[in-house]
Amino acid sequence: MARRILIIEDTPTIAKVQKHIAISCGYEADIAGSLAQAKTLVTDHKYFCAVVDFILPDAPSGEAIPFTVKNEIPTIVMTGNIDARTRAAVDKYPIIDYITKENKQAYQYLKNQLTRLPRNESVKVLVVEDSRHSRMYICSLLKRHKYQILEASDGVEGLEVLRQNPDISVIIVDNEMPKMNGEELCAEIRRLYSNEDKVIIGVSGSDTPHLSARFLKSGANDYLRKPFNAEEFYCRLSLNVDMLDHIATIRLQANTDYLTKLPNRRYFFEQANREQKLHTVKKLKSNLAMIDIDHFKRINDNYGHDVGDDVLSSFAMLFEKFFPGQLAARMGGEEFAVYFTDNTAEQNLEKLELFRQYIEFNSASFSAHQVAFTVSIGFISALEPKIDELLKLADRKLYVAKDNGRNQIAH
Ligand SMILES: Nc1nc2c(ncn2[C@@H]2O[C@H](COP(=O)(O)OP(=O)(O)OP(=O)(O)O)[C@@H](O)[C@H]2O)c(=O)[nH]1
Repeated sequence: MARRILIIEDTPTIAKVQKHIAISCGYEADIAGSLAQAKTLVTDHKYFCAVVDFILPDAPSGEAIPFTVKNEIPTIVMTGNIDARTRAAVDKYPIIDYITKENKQAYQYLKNQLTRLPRNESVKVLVVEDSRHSRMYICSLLKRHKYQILEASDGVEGLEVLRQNPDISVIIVDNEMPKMNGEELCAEIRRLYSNEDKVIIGVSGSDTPHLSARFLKSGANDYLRKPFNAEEFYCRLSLNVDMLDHIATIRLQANTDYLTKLPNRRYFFEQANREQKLHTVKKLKSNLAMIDIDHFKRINDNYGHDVGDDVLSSFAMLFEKFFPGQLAARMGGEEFAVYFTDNTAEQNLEKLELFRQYIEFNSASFSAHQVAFTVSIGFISALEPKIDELLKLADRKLYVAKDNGRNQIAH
C-alpha cells in the first residue's frame, strides 16, 4: 500500500504542484486547504508525513505545525520566507525540515526529502556514544527522519554491534569514549569495512585543534562539532547516505547486463571466483553450466533485432525461477552461465534438463511474435580451482551439444 502524505496548503496551484511531486515519489496525497480541513483528514487517515504551509487562513502563525507534530506526523514546513520570527517559531518544533518557497530549488528539495524519508526506513545507523544524554539526542534526531537505530556506549560494544549487523550503513562515532576513542574506532572500522559500504561521521565536543582532520584521516567521511545544530546534522547525514546510494547504483550498473538485467560477465567472474575459493578449500567439485540459445542469429535475421532482444529478456527472466539462489549471468550475446553454489551434479543436471524441456515446449509463448527456440547446454562438475578453466571445460561440452544436433545437454 502506498504511503500517504498530508499537504496543508491554501494556495491551490502550490498544493497541486506538491501533490504532483508526492505522487511522483510514490505517495498517495490528500490536500487540506486549512487547518480545520487537516483536522478532519487526520481523524480518517494515517499519514506517513505532512507538508505544512506556515501561514494558513485559520492558522496565520504556524499553528498547523504543533498540530501535525502532536499527531506524530513527521512534518516538512513550507514558508514564504524565513525571517527571524518564522525561524524561531519553526525551531521550536521537532520537524523534519523547513523549505522556503522563494528558493528556486524549493520543489526539487521537497522531492529529495520525500524520496529520502521512505528510503531512510531501511538505512541502519549505529550511534557509538558513551554519554547517554548525547546518545539519546542523536537517536531522537535519527528517529524523526525514520532511520533504523542501533546504539553502543563504547567502541568495543560498537564493533560487536557492527559484527552482528553487517548491513549497518552509517556509524556516528563520538571521540571522547572509554576503552577506545573515536579516532581509534574509526581506524578499526576502516580496517574491516570500506568507505564504499559504510559512512562514518565523527562527533566531538573537544576543542583539540585538528581533531576534525585527524578523524577524517582515520577514515571518517565527515565530522560534527558538538553541540551541533539539527539542521546541519541532517544535511550532512543525508548527503553521506545519498553518496552511499550513488555508489550502490553505480556498482549495480557496473555488474548488471543492460538488456536482461541479469548479472553480467564481470560480476559472474568476481562472485564465482569467491565461491571457487571456498569450494577449493573444502575440496568440493564445482558445478557449472553454459547455456546457449540455438540458431539465435536466425531469430534476428527472420524477425529483427528488437524481437531478438525481447526473446533474450524473456529468456533471462526464467533463470530466477529455475535456478533460485544460484549464480546466473549473461556472459555475452545469447550465451548464459549458471554457477551452482549447492546441490550434487545429478541434482543440477536434473534442473538443467527440466529447464531445457521447458524452453523446448514453451519458448513460443515468450515473445509477442511466438518465436520458438531451443537451447544447448554444456555442463561440467570438476575439482578445478580456476574459474576460467572451468568455463573452458563447460564451453567444450557446449560445443559437443551443438555438434550432436543442439537442444540437449552434454556433460
Ligand atoms: N538481438 C540481439 N542479438 C544479439 C545480441 N547479442 C548478440 N546477438 C546476436 O546473436 C547472434 C549469435 O549468433 P551465432 O554466434 O552465429 O550463434 P547462433 O546463431 O545462436 O548459432 P548456434 O549458437 O551455433 O546455435 C549474432 O547474430 C549476434 O548478432 C543482442 O544483445 N541482441
